[in-house]
Amino acid sequence: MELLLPHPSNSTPLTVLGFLDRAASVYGDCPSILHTTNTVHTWSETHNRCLRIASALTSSSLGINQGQVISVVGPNVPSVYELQFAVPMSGAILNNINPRLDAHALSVLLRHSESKLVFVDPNSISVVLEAVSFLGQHEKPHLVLLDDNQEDGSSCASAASDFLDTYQGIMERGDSRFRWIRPQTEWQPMILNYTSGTTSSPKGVVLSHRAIFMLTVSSLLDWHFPNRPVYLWTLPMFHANGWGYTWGTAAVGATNVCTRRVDAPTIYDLIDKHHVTHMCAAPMVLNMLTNYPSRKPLKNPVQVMTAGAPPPAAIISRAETLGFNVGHGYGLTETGGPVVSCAWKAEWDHLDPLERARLKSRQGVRTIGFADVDVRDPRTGKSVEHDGVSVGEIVLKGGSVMLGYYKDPEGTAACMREDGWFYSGDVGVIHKDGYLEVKDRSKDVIICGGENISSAEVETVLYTNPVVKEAAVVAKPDKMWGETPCAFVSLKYDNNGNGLVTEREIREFCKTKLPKYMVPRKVIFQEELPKTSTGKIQKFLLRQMAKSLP
Ligand SMILES: Nc1ncnc2c1ncn2[C@@H]1O[C@H](COP(=O)(O)OP(=O)(O)OP(=O)(O)O)[C@@H](O)[C@H]1O
Repeated sequence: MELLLPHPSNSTPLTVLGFLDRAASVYGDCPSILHTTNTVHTWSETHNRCLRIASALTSSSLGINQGQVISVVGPNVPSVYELQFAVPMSGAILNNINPRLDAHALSVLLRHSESKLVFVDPNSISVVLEAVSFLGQHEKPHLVLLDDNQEDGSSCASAASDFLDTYQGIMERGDSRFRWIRPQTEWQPMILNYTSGTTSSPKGVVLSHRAIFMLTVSSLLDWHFPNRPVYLWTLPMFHANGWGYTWGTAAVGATNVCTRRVDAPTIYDLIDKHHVTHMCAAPMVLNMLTNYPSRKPLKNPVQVMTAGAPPPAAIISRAETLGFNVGHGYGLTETGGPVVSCAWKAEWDHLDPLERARLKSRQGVRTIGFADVDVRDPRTGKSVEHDGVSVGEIVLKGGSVMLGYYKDPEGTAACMREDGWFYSGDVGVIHKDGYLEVKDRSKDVIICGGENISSAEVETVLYTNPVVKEAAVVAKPDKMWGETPCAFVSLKYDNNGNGLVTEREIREFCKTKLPKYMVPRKVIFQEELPKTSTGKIQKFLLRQMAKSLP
């Protein structure tokens, strides 16, 4: 048997880009993209349009070489969806950038990524132009204006001189007979994603064609994604490529419902209007939906995948009461998206709703295509007991782990260690049934008088208080205890606009549900907690505030 070696017939590099050719054959006449501006495309049109853009990118007039980075600054609009295919189909590396970054942060990413071309949404023109002006002596990228609202390409004439062309202009130059550029090996880089910057400056994560393929196929299987679902884009495509569903929806011929606005009335309206069946949403978006005063139970159940931050059981339970069927995944930009998920067991169906939500708030087990997950004691390096209480660092290994951080060999070596594991920087436990539960990010653990307090555990309790809208718990320096837990809370208001609870009542509430040392010593009320645009609470800001409290 040892003479049987790989052969070209069984070694085509894995890539998700081929999903689009197949979608054009199988689902050619079915809707691919709907947009609130009434744009409607079919899968054969989307295929055609992506090939035209990809071919134009390789033309001498744009001068993009294979392996160069092309950035996209825009919200969830049809052109941004198309670019998820078109850019890598041209052989370039796709870099989605959060349109809510300020000009300084944006210029740092453009310089670091050495982006050659930037696609810019009209709402981001001024911030991108300012960011480019900060590049100084550095080579400046060409700019192309996205024009989803004006398909005739006449948009934003005033900014025309700063732009090489419009998206529609490039489309017209392209050739739909273009043969897209297949990677020579599946290890070739396809994506450059910057992390959310929740704990430090964003890091440039490079993912190969293989990693994206493994992540996407695993996610489709894991969520039992059916053929031709109606998928609502509530999760930003720039956040780890919408956890792989940018390409996953092509695999199953889904209808992608795109929207710029992600607020509760828009989401409920689109669910109703387009008979949405699936969506992904960070826990904060789920929280917003469950707190919307005009919420009504859904007419038909909607499958919602939540990830990106710990979803408190109380939020899961409220969402399920409204008719959302919540799935829960865990992962990082460095793993391409969720690689662990709370695989549901039929025998849990009959438990009471709160117990179901508690089980579902655990992160779970590795997805089908991922190799392994473990929790290691940082002192001994050994796996912790599967007892639900022994805490350690979560380590991961599998095909969707990144190639490494761009231009950062030390950062890469620090998390992709010689023992063959990727170290996540998160702490967790493994329960008796083998299910992982994330307890905290290691940077967020509060050490009070030598006891480790999981901020997520205290937050989970705070969210069970019916008047709490949002909660985050951070360490406050303390002379006697080292650190003590300090809670930041935003409240739901009564009809007269009054918060319905006092600091003492919140502390008393926690005392009934937590050991004394975990009860927040201080509770600060805020109208809104500071968040990243991926919906994560910026605890480093809260820590600074807690530090400056008397
Ligand atoms: N289901 C989940 N439960 C708990 N935490 C989660 C879950 N999913 C993701 N996370 C958290 O999100 C982190 C990954 O987030 P992401 O890659 O977007 O960047 P970030 O960590 O927020 O930003 P940065 O690394 O720049 O600080 C994980 O390490 C984990 O702390």
